[in-house]
Amino acid sequence: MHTIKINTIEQTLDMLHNDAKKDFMRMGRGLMKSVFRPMQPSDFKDAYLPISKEQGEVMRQLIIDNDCKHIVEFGTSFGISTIYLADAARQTEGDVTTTELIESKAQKALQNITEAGLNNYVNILVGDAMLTLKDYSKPIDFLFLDGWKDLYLPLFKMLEPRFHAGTLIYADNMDMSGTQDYANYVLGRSSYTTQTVHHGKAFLTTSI
Ligand SMILES: C[S@@+](CC[C@H](N)C(=O)[O-])C[C@H]1O[C@@H](n2cnc3c(N)ncnc32)[C@H](O)[C@@H]1O
Repeated sequence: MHTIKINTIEQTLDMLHNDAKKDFMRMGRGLMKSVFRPMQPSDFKDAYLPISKEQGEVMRQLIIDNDCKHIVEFGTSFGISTIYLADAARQTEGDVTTTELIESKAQKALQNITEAGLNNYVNILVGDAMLTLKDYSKPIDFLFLDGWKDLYLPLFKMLEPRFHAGTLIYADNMDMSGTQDYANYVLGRSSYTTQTVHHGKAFLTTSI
């Protein structure tokens, strides 16, 4: 039974990572729309924009090794990263709360997470994460930041009261523009230690 579940999870992930390889076509359409105005999340409603398999595996192991129970994700997309987080939550007997602005993406993510057999571990909140996570009340053990970059810092500050010693915060795409204020904040405070991971692409911050 256990083996069947692991196969289902890995097969679903393989299928989704494969499909995501066609993102360059979907992104091309989105980028064309943003030539004359600022980029919007809806320009990429058909694109996964996912983490890599390596990043997913590292996050999954971090959650298991640190016995994280309450996991929060900013930016579900079609659920690739959520499946890694939920598989970890399955093993720590925890839960994942994930947030997606675009309803059609959240629906597809739920389908994918269900196909992986992990829907019992995931709660998807649809809408702007600044609103949907406003009343999140559990202690946060692991926070994954992967939505629009200008919201990393406001969202982090909003959720900060839910952190405790040992909370892990993994922020992806720290090599992209729009992340400097977040970097300045976490690097400038003695209550956090931060290391760069995945060749500088991401920040792994620990609350101390
Ligand atoms: C980089 S993708 C996430 C990829 C996903 N974590 C993965 O690895 O499979 C970013 C997602 O954040 C969503 N997003 C952007 N702004 C948001 C907001 N204010 N609240 C919730 N989701 C948002 C976008 O619609 C997009 O689907």
